[in-house]
Order: sequence, then C-alpha cells, then structure tokens
Amino acid sequence: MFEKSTWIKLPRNVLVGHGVVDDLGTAVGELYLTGRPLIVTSPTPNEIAGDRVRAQFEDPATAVVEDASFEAVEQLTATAEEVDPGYLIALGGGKPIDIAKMAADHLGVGFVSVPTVASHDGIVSGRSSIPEGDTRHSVAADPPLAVVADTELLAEAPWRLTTAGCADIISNYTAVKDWRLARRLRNVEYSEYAGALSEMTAELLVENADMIRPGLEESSWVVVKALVSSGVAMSIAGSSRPASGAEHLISHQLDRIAPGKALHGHQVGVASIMTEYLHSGENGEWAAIREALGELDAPTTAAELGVDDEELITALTSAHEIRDRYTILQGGINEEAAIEVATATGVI
Ligand SMILES: NC(=O)C1=CN([C@@H]2O[C@H](COP(=O)(O)OP(=O)(O)OC[C@H]3O[C@@H](n4cnc5c(N)ncnc54)[C@H](OP(=O)(O)O)[C@@H]3O)[C@@H](O)[C@H]2O)C=CC1
Ligand SMILES: O=C(CO)COP(=O)(O)O
Ligand SMILES: [Zn+2]
Repeated sequence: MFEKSTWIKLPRNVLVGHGVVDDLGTAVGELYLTGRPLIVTSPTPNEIAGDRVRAQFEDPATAVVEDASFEAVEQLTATAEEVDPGYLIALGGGKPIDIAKMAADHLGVGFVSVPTVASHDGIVSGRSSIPEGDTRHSVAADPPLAVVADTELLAEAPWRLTTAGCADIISNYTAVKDWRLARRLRNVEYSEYAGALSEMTAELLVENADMIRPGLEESSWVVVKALVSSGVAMSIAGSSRPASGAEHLISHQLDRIAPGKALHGHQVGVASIMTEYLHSGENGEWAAIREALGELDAPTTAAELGVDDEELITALTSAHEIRDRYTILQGGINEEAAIEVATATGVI
C-alpha cells in the first residue's frame, strides 16, 4: 500500500568537460531562467574563474563569501534582496556552494553549481552542511538546477581536495551498510535504487582508481561523475542516507573535537575503514577499503589525518550521540572496543 508521494529533485543539466566553464551562459540559457545572476564565490575561485563567468552574463552581481556559517547565509540573503537576482551561480568549493544553496532556498530562487574542486558530494547534492559553534547542521535544500564542472579547472585544483572527494565516495560502501541495517532493525525507509546506485558509484570509482592521478583531466572526469551520481542517489532517497552513515557521524564529531585538522572526505574515509570492521569483523572488507583509499593517496590513519589518537577515540565513542540516525554505532562503542577497532585496522 503506497501512502506517500515521492518527490525526486534532480539537476536538469549536468555539463562536465574541458573548458565548459565558458559554456555556463549557454547552460543557464537552456534553463529559461530570467533576471540577473548573483555569483556567489570565495576568494580563490573568484580569482581563478570569476571573470570568465562574469563575461558571459549581462549585468552580473558578485558576492564573495569568506566562511561557511549561518551569518554568511544571512548576509548573502540580505545582499540578494538588494540585488534582486533571478538566480544564483555558486562558483567554488563546498563553502560558497553550501552558502548559495541555503540562500537560494530562503530566497525562493534556483542556483547553478560550478564546482572548482571535487572535494565532496555536497557540490551536487540537496544538502548544506553548516557549522555553528561546536555543532554542524546538515540542512536540506533544493539541489542545483544545473552543474557545470570544468575538468581543466578541477585538474588544476589541489590534489588533496580531489582525494577527499574520492574518499567521500568510497565511504558510500559503509553508509549503505548502515542504511540496510537500519531497515532491518528499525524498519527505516530504504530505497533499493538509491542504495544500489550509491554502492555502484563507489565500485566504479575503485575500479578506475589507477586512472585517478594528480593533474590528469580524466581523473577529474571520473571523480566528478561519481560525485554527481552520489548526489543523485541522495536525491532519489530524499535524504543523505545513501552517502552518510556512521563514518559520517565520526567525521562530524572530529569536526567538533579537532576542527580544521582534516578534510571532510579524508575523515569519512578513515572512519569507513573502522565502521566496515565493525560491520563485518576482521575478515570483512575493511582492508580493501583501506587499500583503495591508499591507492588514491587518501589518508588511512589518524596520524595522516593530523588527528591525535585520543581525539579519534573520543570521536568514535561519542559519534552516536550527535544525530538520530540508526547505524552500527547505535548505543555507542566503549573506549576499550574503540581502541581495539582502531588498532586492529591500523588507524592508530
Ligand atoms: N553539503 C554537504 O553535503 C557537505 C558540505 N561540506 C562543507 O563544505 C565545505 C568544505 O568543502 P571544500 O570544498 O573543502 O571547501 P572550500 O570551498 O573552502 O574549498 C577548499 C579550499 O580550496 C580553495 N579552492 C577552491 N577552488 C580552488 C581551485 N580551483 N584551486 C585552488 N584552490 C581552490 C578554497 O579557496 P578559498 O579559501 O579562497 O575559498 C579553499 O581554500 C565546508 O564548509 C563543509 O562544511 C562538507 C561536506 C559535505
Ligand atoms: O557528506 C554528506 C554525504 O557525503 C552529507 O552527509 P550529512 O547528511 O551527514 O551531512
Ligand atoms: Zn560526505
């Protein structure tokens, strides 16, 4: 018996390729948007591609955001009320894209995502992740109307940001395991399509790992397609479940306990090695996850994250407290067991 309707919101156009930042105007034209654009960016992407973007529009306005915060969303909303844009263009990494995503939602306008780094799947998803004090809010918003990902720009971005994007995708393996566990034990709503797409995305990325090397445009292509696919899985699910399980809870805790030490993708990758061990034991797939991360130059230990062993153990033992999301960590893991899993997997 179907009691609910399903509303799947997806980007309408996804343009990936060499130099496509110069086709942004055409891609926007295809969306039949009206009014002037407000370009939301941060200093480095503005420097790298701001002029190329502005050159394609009549009378564009630009807002440069320095940090990801609710104040930044408010400030941007106030700027937008003065500018009266027809739509927003988010140019940059997760910071300007998250801010634009939330502001677009508040303003009731659409936005187009132009990622200049492939650092995590938030660049295409319908979720913003905004820090506030020592907590992090994962807020639902509409996904971009279009994604224009220039593989030339992405290939020139710092390699560690790309490896973080890869690790965010690899963490889909354990996110889906947590989601299935929650279905079995708590009867949470589960989508076979979203779960399968998310897993397949991680598998394809790992299969193509030898193609993913610094400075190679083909690498950016593979990674950005995986990020789009992961974003689509979240859109189908109507939640971040296909791409965010216990490994994300641990990473969110690390953001509180050891802020600014490591990138989101790198944290979820290392956490994924441990949650896989918790799911499947010593003969499970945790070593394969560790190997795949290592092959992609992503960290596999607390030390490589720049995080103290104690900080990692505290994040593990407290991760279950931060969100009402059933995972393998439901009810918590005690310190002794946390040290055991972190040691057995070589994370500490
Ligand atoms: N929505 C979601 O699901 C998720 C959102 N997030 C959020 O995303 C943010 C982190 O994402 P991230 O992408 O790392 O954030 P940033 O937007 O901060 O980008 C990372 C760094 O790369 C710089 N940069 C951007 N493009 C280029 C380029 N082409 N070449 C060289 N440098 C470049 C930025 O410069 P500058 O400092 O000038 O901006 C910044 O220093 C956080 O705010 C986090 O909360 C994280 C995970 C998931
Ligand atoms: O990072 C995400 C998926 O990769 C989003 O997850 P959250 O919903 O936990 O913020
Ligand atoms: Zn993530």
